[in-house]
Amino acid sequence: MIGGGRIGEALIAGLVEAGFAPKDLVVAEKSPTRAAEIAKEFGVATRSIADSVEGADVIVVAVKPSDVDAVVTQIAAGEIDGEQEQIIVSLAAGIPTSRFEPKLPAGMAVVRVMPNTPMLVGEAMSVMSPGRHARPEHLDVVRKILGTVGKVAEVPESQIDAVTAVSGSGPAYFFLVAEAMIDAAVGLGLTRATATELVNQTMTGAAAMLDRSGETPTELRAAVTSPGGTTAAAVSELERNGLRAAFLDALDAAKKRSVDLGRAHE
Ligand SMILES: NC(=O)C1=CN([C@@H]2O[C@H](COP(=O)(O)OP(=O)(O)OC[C@H]3O[C@@H](n4cnc5c(N)ncnc54)[C@H](O)[C@@H]3O)[C@@H](O)[C@H]2O)C=CC1
Ligand SMILES: O=C(O)[C@@H]1CCC=N1
Repeated sequence: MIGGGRIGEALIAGLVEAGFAPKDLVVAEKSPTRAAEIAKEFGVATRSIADSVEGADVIVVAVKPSDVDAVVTQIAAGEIDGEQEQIIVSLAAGIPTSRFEPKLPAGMAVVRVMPNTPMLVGEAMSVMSPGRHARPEHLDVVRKILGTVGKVAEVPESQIDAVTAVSGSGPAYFFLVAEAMIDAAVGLGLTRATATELVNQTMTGAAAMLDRSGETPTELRAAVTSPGGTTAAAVSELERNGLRAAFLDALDAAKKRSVDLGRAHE
């Protein structure tokens, strides 16, 4: 694992929680303080990039998009070998697999993945796209690893910027809605503690219904909305204030930003 920041930590935490042996995980993290925190928390070894990549089955790149090029150069300078079937998994938003491939040994498999932070609790939505040398058996390995920390889907790389806007950034939209509901509840006179408890459990319960009821969001919403009732009054205000348009614009902006991140760091 190269980069032990928020998403790197989430994957390590998820893998350890899922029963991966810490001795099979090695982290290369630039910040010594951060490296020490990760080593202490999860009992994993921390090494330089060169030492981490040698003999690794899977090399996960979990640094910011702007740091990817420097990291790939360091990986390429290490003891890696396309014939060992080592797999590079990039979690970096926006960076295409074609930016990795020319710098690596010929034929080395690169898989681009967009995960999300619910990985921390084993509920990730991870979406993978194969680079030009990634074969089904490489994808099976990546699917197996990511499958220990949540659900895994596959799309062609042409769709992964859209995926980034939906499931990669998606948890933040959800938390923002929770924050907004809590603030509104405080505005109605509830204490912040009560408001937070009510909103958190409402979100948790609603998410469980999405997961388990087999019904669509539209059906579930209809079941809460009594004719002429309170929900209809609230939903009509959300629509009047442009909730749908806001999401259209927001996801479009996230997708464009993902494309731009790839271009900005060329
Ligand atoms: N945070 C999220 O929800 C998601 C993030 N991502 C992607 O994951 C990547 C990492 O994001 P975050 O974890 O949020 O960022 P972060 O800034 O928390 O973590 C990046 C880590 O990489 C380390 N680093 C930088 N250069 C390094 C180098 N040369 N060698 C070793 N370590 C190095 C930094 O010290 C830092 O700890 C980004 O590319 C982002 O697009 C993808 C999906 C979701
Ligand atoms: O905000 C970002 O750029 C990253 C990618 C998806 C979620 N976090």
